[in-house]
Amino acid sequence: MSDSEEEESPDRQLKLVVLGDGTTGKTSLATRFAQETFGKQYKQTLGLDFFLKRILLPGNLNVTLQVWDVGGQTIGGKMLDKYIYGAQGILLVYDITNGQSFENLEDWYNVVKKVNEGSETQPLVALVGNKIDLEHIRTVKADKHQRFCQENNFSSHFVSAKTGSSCVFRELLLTYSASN
Ligand SMILES: Nc1nc2c(ncn2[C@@H]2O[C@H](COP(=O)(O)OP(=O)(O)OP(=O)(O)O)[C@@H](O)[C@H]2O)c(=O)[nH]1
Repeated sequence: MSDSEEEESPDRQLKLVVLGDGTTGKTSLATRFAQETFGKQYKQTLGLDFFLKRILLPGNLNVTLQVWDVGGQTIGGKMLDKYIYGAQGILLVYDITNGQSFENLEDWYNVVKKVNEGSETQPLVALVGNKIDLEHIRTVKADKHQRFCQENNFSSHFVSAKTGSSCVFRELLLTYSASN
């Protein structure tokens, strides 16, 4: 195939939605991935932030990734279902130093299940324990995290948006491309 033909084929669009309580680091993870930066300052996401990144997957597959970074306050709101709809991947994010943010993922996941009820294809779901740089003040035990993954068939990730250790977005995409 010539270069010009390659340019003509449109990129595959993939939608990843990032869910979880406020201050767990969803925006930080998204900006770390999309822009390779990290900001210490907390700025609450009101409703939704949106990131686009073009990436190349194995097999020379160009993908335009849409990251929907959903504000922690949207739980219980009427827009949440619409944000989740049509996603190929979901990141359920909690802060390993904040037990409540882990417990509340049950509620977030219930919305995901409701939105995808009766749908033929289900999104890949990743459980993301963020702020692993704060391991010394961790309150959510790793075995609780692993149990939640096993019970629901989630992939398991411990990450830090601050240090950039582990990129859950890329890992999720590689899993997706291997199975599609
Ligand atoms: N130490 C540490 N701090 C982090 C990490 N990720 C995010 N933070 C900090 O946690 C705070 C909240 O981060 P955000 O990314 O804004 O959180 P959010 O989940 O998007 O919050 P909402 O917009 O309210 O939903 C900020 O002060 C970040 O700098 C991390 O991996 N390690």
